[in-house]
Formats: sequence, C-alpha cells, structure tokens
Amino acid sequence: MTTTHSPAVHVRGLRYDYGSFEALRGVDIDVHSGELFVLLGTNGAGKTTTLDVLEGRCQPGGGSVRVLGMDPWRQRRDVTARVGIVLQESALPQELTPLEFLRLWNRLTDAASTHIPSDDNLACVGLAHRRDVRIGRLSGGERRRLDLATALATDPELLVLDEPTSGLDPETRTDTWDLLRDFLRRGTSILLTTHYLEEAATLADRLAILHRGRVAVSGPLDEVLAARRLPTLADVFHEVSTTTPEEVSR
Ligand SMILES: Nc1ncnc2c1ncn2[C@@H]1O[C@H](COP(=O)(O)OP(=O)(O)OP(=O)(O)O)[C@@H](O)[C@H]1O
Repeated sequence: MTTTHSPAVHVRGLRYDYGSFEALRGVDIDVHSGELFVLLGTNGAGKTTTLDVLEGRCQPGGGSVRVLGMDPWRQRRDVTARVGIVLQESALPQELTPLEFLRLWNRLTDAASTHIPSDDNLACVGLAHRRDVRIGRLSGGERRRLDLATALATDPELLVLDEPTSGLDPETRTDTWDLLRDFLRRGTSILLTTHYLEEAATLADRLAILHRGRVAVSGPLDEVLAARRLPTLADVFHEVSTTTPEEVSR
C-alpha cells in the first residue's frame, strides 16, 4: 500500500440537489489519514449522497471535495484505484462462488493496482470455508463480508463503507469491527456510515452527525459529549434529531 500525506478526505461547503430538493446544504467533513471516521445521521440526512459524491458517482452542486488529494468527479478512475468501497446495496452474481467472483473482480479492477490474492482475502474476511459455495446460497452476513472483500481486494489506502454491518448478527458485527481495526493498524483510513450508535461509540476516532443535509455536530466522541453537556451519544443523537434545521449549529 502506498502512503499519502494528504488528508484522506477533505470536504468544505458541499452542496447537492435532487431537482429542487436540497439534499446537502453545505457539508464540512475531514477524515484524517489513518483514522476511522463515522458518519451518523438521521434518516434521509444525506449520508449516502455524501458517499456518492466522495466516490465520484455524483457531481457536487457546490463546495470543494478532495479524496486522497484528488477531485473524485474529475479523477474518478484514480480515486477508485486507491479507495475500497462498500455500497449499501450490492449486486453480487448469484451463480458464482466467492473465489470465482473475487478472481473476476481482480481481473476487472485497475490492472495497475496490487491485488491481494483471492484466497488470502477470503481468509481475511472469514469466508475461506465458504469459498466454493455459490453466492446465492450464502447468508446475508456472508454476502456482506464478501462485499468487504471486494473493497479490500486492491489493498486500498481508504475504505468508504456504507452501513457495512447492517443486518449482521452481533457476533459477525464484532468480527467486522476486529477486521476494520486490523486495517487501521496497517495505516488504512476508514470512513463508514452506520445507524448503530454503539458501533460509532466503539470504533470512531472522530464522528459527525448529519441532519437534514448539514453536519450538526462533529469531533471526537468525548468532545462532542462535553460540548453538548450530555452523557451519551444516544442523547446527542436525540437532541440533534429533534432540532429543526434552522437551529442546527455547524
Ligand atoms: N434520486 C433521488 N431523487 C430525489 N431525492 C432523493 C434521491 N436520492 C435521495 N434523495 C433524498 O435525498 C435525501 C438524502 O438521501 P440519502 O440517501 O443521502 O440519505 P441517508 O442519510 O443515506 O438516509 P438513510 O439513512 O435513510 O439511508 C433524502 O431526503 C432522500 O429522500
């Protein structure tokens, strides 16, 4: 893995509209190199839209966005080669096995990237024993782990994960946390979204809560709690989600 001295993600004043609906209304986010940053949000707050912009799938309507120092809209191919992405909805081919799929994935993704051997990758995500089973027969949790394996295939500098533990049982979820911690130890930066506040409190070096297209609070958990004078992240989340947009502070 090559290292970078740029911040992993630098977003200022990001705006995005769906027609006349303002989904992002001036979002600021920094993910420091080597940290795990959690983006929380109320339903429809704009988390997925933010990730779509970071991945170069949507053109920002305003503001500036840098991912590993690059403009994801103009340099999408370069960003994709260095960023591992897990989308909220994946479309894995049901007829292939995990091993066949990862080998195909490695051939289809950027030839300039270094690929982790597929067997090693499957072992890394705890799927070695399921490598020859058709994907259509895998459980939801196993498929989510295969999603993660595709994101890890090019040994990325940055992982962008949209609800990577959604629908996993508690044990598989904590296994995934351990896996993410392994990647942090290797210097990978991670940005993930989740609806699980416990996950955010456990994993995040820093976090942000989006509400109606704006960052309502951000920072390390202890600073967020101190700033709001509240005992738990759940209390902060409740306060944010019951605040009207005009009252949201930046
Ligand atoms: N294609 C679209 N057309 C119109 N509105 C959209 C479209 N996609 C998303 N939106 C709206 O933009 C807002 C932000 O959506 P987004 O999916 O980014 O939120 P989110 O924080 O990921 O939500 P959730 O946590 O519920 O998945 C929502 O109000 C959503 O209804």
